[in-house]
Amino acid sequence: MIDVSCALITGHNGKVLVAQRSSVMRLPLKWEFPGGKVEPGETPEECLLRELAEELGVVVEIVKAMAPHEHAEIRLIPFVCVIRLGEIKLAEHAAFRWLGPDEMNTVDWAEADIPVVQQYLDGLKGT
Ligand SMILES: Nc1nc2c([nH]c(=O)n2[C@H]2C[C@H](O)[C@@H](COP(=O)(O)OP(=O)(O)OP(=O)(O)O)O2)c(=O)[nH]1
Repeated sequence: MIDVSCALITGHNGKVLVAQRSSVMRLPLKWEFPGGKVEPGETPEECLLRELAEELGVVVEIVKAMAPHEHAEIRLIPFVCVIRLGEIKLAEHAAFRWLGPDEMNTVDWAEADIPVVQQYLDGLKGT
């Protein structure tokens, strides 16, 4: 099983940042929550901070851990985050968008992310 940390970065009136994988990445042009593989000796949280600095050029604060989801060989470990420092500059992704809850279904998600999107939307209903 490969652990992959990913971020639901919230901001802009409760919207969430989603990023599109580039045409040269695996899962080309699919939309995902930014993040990446947890490296040996690293916690999922440390991984997330590293990946978001590398991929987006921002420092985030982790607000909350969500439940992990397994899909094929990937265990996706999602965290709700907010940006504390920097502005989004894409190093690897093709594009990013801020999506409100009612817009979450408008992008072509990587399959592993669909339960994470659902979990996020379910959590909003409870608040
Ligand atoms: N980061 C991220 N990866 C995801 C998501 N959903 C999903 O299926 N994946 C898959 C795509 C990749 O096979 C794997 C993460 O690899 P990656 O390419 O984004 O991360 P990385 O920078 O650590 O990878 P690498 O190039 O160093 O091998 O998980 C998601 O929401 N976020």
